[in-house]
Amino acid sequence: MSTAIEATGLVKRYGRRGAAALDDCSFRLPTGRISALVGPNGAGKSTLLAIAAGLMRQTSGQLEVLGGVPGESRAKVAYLSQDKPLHPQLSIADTLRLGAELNPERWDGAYAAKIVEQGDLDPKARIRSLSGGQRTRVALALALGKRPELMLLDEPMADLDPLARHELMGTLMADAAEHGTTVLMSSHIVAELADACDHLLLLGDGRIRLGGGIDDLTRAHSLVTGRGDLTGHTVVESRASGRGTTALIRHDGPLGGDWQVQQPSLEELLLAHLRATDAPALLTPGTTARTSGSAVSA
Ligand SMILES: Nc1ncnc2c1ncn2[C@@H]1O[C@H](COP(=O)(O)OP(=O)(O)OP(=O)(O)O)[C@@H](O)[C@H]1O
Repeated sequence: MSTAIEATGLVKRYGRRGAAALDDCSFRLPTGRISALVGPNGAGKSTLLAIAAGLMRQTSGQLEVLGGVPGESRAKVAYLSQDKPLHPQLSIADTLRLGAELNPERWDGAYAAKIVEQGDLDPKARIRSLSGGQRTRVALALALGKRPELMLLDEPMADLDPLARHELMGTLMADAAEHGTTVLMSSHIVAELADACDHLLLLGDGRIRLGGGIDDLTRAHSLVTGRGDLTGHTVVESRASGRGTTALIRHDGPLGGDWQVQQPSLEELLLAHLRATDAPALLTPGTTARTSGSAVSA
């Protein structure tokens, strides 16, 4: 399977003495995945997306996007930043016309217009008169109208109402399924991610903590409740409960003792890893970066 994004030892510091916003990140995101980029506030998600979009350079390490340096394939990449910058003076129709002019080879005007129409927006309305959620819809119409191969979305749904979120996520997923678009999308809304995404990148303190297919990652963990010795297994998080101990583990061989075992949900997996900040990282096969020097350097 080909690679959409590959990071090798990626480091980003803001300022000479700043702490690392990204600290030795190495991972591979295969093409065609809809990947959730998750992590606590300040984990480095926006920084990673901005570097991948070619808007910021890393301090050291390598990042390859669609087989080249970030920014090289800008025509095939759509990036939606958290603040979704649009020209306030322009009308929606003018904004979409600008999208057509900036993307002459790829622009799908009918598709962009349909996304706007679904939000009952008047194409003549000026951007400055729109609500935050309505602006998000126009920004997503611009991004999707470009028919990108890779979408980098920084909390795209944060200010949408539940219906609009559901509808636009559906549009995004259908588009990705039909065209094989790769999506890397940051969000704090786990329910939204569980429905839409098939892949996960969990960042904590600038480091990759989990990477891989969501099914593979949940299958690699067990939520166990009971009594017994967990020595020899990787215990991500453990706490006393009414029935002994409840722990999220990665088991290595059979469990000794009396345990009830179940596969964790995505939410249980994420919450445990977010709380247990020093749990060992896990990248599933296919999502580890190549260690050879073939990645494109910064
Ligand atoms: N322009 C900047 N100058 C200095 N430090 C910055 C800058 N942008 C981000 N940082 C720092 O880099 C770290 C990572 O920030 P980033 O915005 O990438 O995190 P995030 O995971 O997107 O957070 P959130 O979930 O709150 O959006 C934080 O410690 C932040 O303070």
